[in-house]
Amino acid sequence: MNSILKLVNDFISSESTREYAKREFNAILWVALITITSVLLDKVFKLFRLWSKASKIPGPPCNSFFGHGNLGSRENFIDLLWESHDKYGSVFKLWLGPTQLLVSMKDPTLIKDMLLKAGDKLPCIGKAFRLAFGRSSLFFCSYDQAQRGRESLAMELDDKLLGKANVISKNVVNCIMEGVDASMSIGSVDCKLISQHMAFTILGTLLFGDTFLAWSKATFYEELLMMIAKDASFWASYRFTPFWKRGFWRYQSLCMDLKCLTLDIAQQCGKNHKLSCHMDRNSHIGTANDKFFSQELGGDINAREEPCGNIMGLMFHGCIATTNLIGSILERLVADAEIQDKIYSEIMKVKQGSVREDQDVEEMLLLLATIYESARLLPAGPLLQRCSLQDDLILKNGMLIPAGALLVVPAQLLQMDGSSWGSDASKFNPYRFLSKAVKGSDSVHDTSSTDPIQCSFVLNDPNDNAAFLPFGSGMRTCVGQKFVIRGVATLFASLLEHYEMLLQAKSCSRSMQMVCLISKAPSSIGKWLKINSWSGDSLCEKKPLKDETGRLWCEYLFLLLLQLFNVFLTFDGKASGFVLSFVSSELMGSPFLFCSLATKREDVTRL
Ligand code: HEM
Repeated sequence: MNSILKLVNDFISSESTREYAKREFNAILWVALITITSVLLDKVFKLFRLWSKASKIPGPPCNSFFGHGNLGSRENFIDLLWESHDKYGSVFKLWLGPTQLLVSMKDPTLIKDMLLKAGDKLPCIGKAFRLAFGRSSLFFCSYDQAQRGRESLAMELDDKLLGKANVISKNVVNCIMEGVDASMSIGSVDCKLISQHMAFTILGTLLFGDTFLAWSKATFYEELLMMIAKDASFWASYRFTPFWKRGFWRYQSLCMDLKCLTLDIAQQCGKNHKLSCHMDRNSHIGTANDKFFSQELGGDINAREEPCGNIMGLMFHGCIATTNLIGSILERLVADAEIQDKIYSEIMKVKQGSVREDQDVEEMLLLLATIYESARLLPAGPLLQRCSLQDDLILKNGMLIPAGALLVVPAQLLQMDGSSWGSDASKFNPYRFLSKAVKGSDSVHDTSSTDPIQCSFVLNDPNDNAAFLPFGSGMRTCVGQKFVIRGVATLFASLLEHYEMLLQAKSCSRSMQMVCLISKAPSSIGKWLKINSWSGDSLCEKKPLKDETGRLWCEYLFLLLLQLFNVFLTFDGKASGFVLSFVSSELMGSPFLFCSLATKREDVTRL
């Protein structure tokens, strides 16, 4: 044993071994140095390539290395984009930072082209969903990863649309109408809450079937989902998940509660489905017999995905966006009694001529046109965003957009732009989506000849106008568009059949708008429901404001260091840097826009 140890000792202390170790160490250092240098050179090369490709896109000159710092406040950022288009043309660029290029587009045909070619979303959008609901395939930033989930959901929804005229069952309509009646007995209800409740019931029954209507925890689920929705983008706006923040862990515990509740309703849904299969082999009440939903609810999904992650994501996006749409329709109808009357006549006419018990919404063209028009004027998602993470994009006009650039479309302004919608672009006119049924006639704009009882119309496809983008377009277009239009139409057909909506006297300001629903049932004439229009009140408690300047400074310095690290070491030409990342939240269905680091986090607009 001693002799072995001596041999080893001699070997280590020998000159040649030390020389060998030194050379090995030097070699390792050289390899590390060459690797780091080549990585850095690659980054620098990509940076120059990005700068040189972007130089061909028109835009304001950028004197600062950190991009256009003075972009104005959040509120007028969209106006700033719009005005810059007048100066620089239909496509222009802005540098948000040395590695972050924003390209804004205004020309509808170029936009359609871009939306067809750019299939990816900013990683931030996927992150908001992942933080709240865990890994899921829908709403993923890269198109390749989202494609499978999108296709299977689209197939399920198409099946539902083909199967029945009414995508939401009579039970759902009855349940919502009961809710409206109950509110009438109390006397007053918030417009936002009633729209939210309607949207929630439609989405809940789409995903969980009629079991959802009898679920005792539905109200709590609704509140929890809205609380999570309110802060989702805020937490996702951190480049590095803020594990050090107590608020983040509170948010995570809410998300955990939501997951437990989702699993609870999913289990009940599964049990009821088995029961209904025993009782009625042909039953098609909802979800669990559909492949997409059964995979989700039954846990038969990719092991890396969160059980029910897609379901929660759909509830989240679908509820918020549908709430906005319903609220927008309510507001338009209240403001335009004439259209409301005409829709009522149309509903009654269709009802009289039909033998069916449910609403034949396909025949209610003015109602459908009203929904399209309300969606056009919907103040949701001011920016539609896309990017192409891997490949450069070449637009129809030959312009090259480098990979990783953040592509934005100021959709809200485009949808009210006179050059695409005519001189009455900012007015509510559902007839722009209708044409007279006579061959060769133009779209109808003269409301004197627009009585649906007297004239016959055809409904134009809203997507024929390239500037119609409330549901997006192209590769990542909204999968639920047709479903939501039909579902909301069914709901409004029943609502308008039974109630008239009026603006209550002395409530002129938008924030104080009161709406009366006057029951058309003879026994209850004179009863009305007050609806407080969009009060904007949050369901969440407001956090007390404390003086946290010291802590914020430390956090700021920490993030600044990470940012420098990010810019100089991890630059890869993708729109993932975080000097200033403006992200539209069309998927969250609300008009908020957030940026990280450069604006105070307290300024993030909430739902
Ligand atoms: C009024 C209601 C809704 C509005 C305004 C709306 C709007 C949108 C918009 C603007 C997008 C992004 C499109 C793009 O980038 O081109 C989107 C995506 C999507 N929407 Fe909706 N949506 C609504 C309801 C729904 C519903 C009810 C569902 C499902 C049942 C749904 C499922 C989806 C899905 C799966 C995506 C694609 C996400 C992705 O590929 O990343 N939406 N929606």
